[in-house]
Amino acid sequence: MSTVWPATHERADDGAMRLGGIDVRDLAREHGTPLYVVDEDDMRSRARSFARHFGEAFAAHGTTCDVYYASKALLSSRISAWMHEDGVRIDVASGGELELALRGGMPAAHITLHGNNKSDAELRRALAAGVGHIVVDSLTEVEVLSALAVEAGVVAPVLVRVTTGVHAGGHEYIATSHEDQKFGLSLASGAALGALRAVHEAQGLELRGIHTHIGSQILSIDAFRESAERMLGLRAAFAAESGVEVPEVDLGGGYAIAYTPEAEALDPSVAAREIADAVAAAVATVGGSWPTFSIEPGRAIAGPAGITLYTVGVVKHVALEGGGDRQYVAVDGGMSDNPRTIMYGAEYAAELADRESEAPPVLSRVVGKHCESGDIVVRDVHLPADTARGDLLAVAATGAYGRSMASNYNAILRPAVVAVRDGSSQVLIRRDTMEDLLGWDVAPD
Ligand SMILES: Cc1ncc(COP(=O)(O)O)c(C=O)c1O
Ligand SMILES: N[C@@H](CCCC[NH3+])C(=O)O
Repeated sequence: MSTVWPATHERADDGAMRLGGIDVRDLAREHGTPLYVVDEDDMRSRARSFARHFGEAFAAHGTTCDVYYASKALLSSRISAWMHEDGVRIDVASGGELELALRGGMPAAHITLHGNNKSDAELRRALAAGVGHIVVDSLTEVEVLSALAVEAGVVAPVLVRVTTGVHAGGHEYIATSHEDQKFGLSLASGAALGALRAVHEAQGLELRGIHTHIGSQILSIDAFRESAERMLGLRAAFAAESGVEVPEVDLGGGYAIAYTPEAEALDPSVAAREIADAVAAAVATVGGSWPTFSIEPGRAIAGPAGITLYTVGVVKHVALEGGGDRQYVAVDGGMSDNPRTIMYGAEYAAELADRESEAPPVLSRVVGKHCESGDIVVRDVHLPADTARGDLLAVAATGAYGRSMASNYNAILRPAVVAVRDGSSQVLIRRDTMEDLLGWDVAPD
């Protein structure tokens, strides 16, 4: 069984859940619900653990492995500052993420910019800021970036995004290295090699290396091994024709976390050692010099460190066709703060948070308050039969891709994100207000 709750999760004597030394009832009173709560020590120790384990495992082979936090999982300027303090860099996938990372004091040289369709403005801003890497995703982008770099009088450090063809990850929408999708340049078709040539020859671009990201929620080390081998093969093929061994290889993110107690997580210390050993074997087979490496975990840093706290509203019992019934527990949020259940069929664990109950656990479904029957937060979970209006409910492992994918569907206000640590809480992202909502609207004259 995996632990799905953040490291400082505990139950007080009266049964209430506590996180970061704070009673969740106090968090709900002070900040309102729904509320994303991040266990700061947990998130930061996960970041440091990736940096240490991957650093040490690759150092054992005489090279380096930098860790970039995939900020699409959850970003605020303070999180950027945490990552910098903890020795982790950041990858961003838009101009907005870039601004937040910079605002938190992440050195531009420690930022990688991704995206399959970056705008000229985003590329110009990245060049002006002096980001450490821009990952080109198409030949069009090679041309555009080259022109913009020449215009700005700078040299852009470039990685080429490669589609290795390794199938990994869960849902189709989170797998990213099969051929038939929008990201990257295909290794199999020769497009990746062509892009390496194009970058190498382009003015204003410095070819630093190759990048791949094979998907998310990956448990199989074999998938990472296979992708590393294919990437090193591509590097060798380019070296054979050009005489240039690109110095850097970025293997992307995708380290699985456990969303439910039955699920497994990938242990970073095991992953680090096994991936480093696999890379060593591949370098030995292919020959040539060692590149430096980087990885980009997102979910594995933020996900398990966060929970969502909801207030229960309506509880209904609905008869099931085959007999029995299901308890529907409607909470004050839903698909607007967690679209992952409806998008990917994601599974979650949930518990009553304001108290523990002696009542028997019954088959339940946690639903939101949106006008949508698919508005499900937790499809199947056992909750006490006395779950009632006013109770607090906590959903585990929502630190990643919750707030960052939240929407204002049904003109709902997106919840705040607060960090808890040593008995105090700090707002990282404030809750939307009705003034925000009315402010976005252009009222009739
Ligand atoms: C390029 C890139 N790097 C890193 C990540 C992070 O993935 P995960 O959160 O699964 O580690 C993603 C998102 O899937 C990505 O697209
Ligand atoms: N947002 C996705 C993962 C990101 C995929 C990006 N390549 C999730 O919640 O699982």
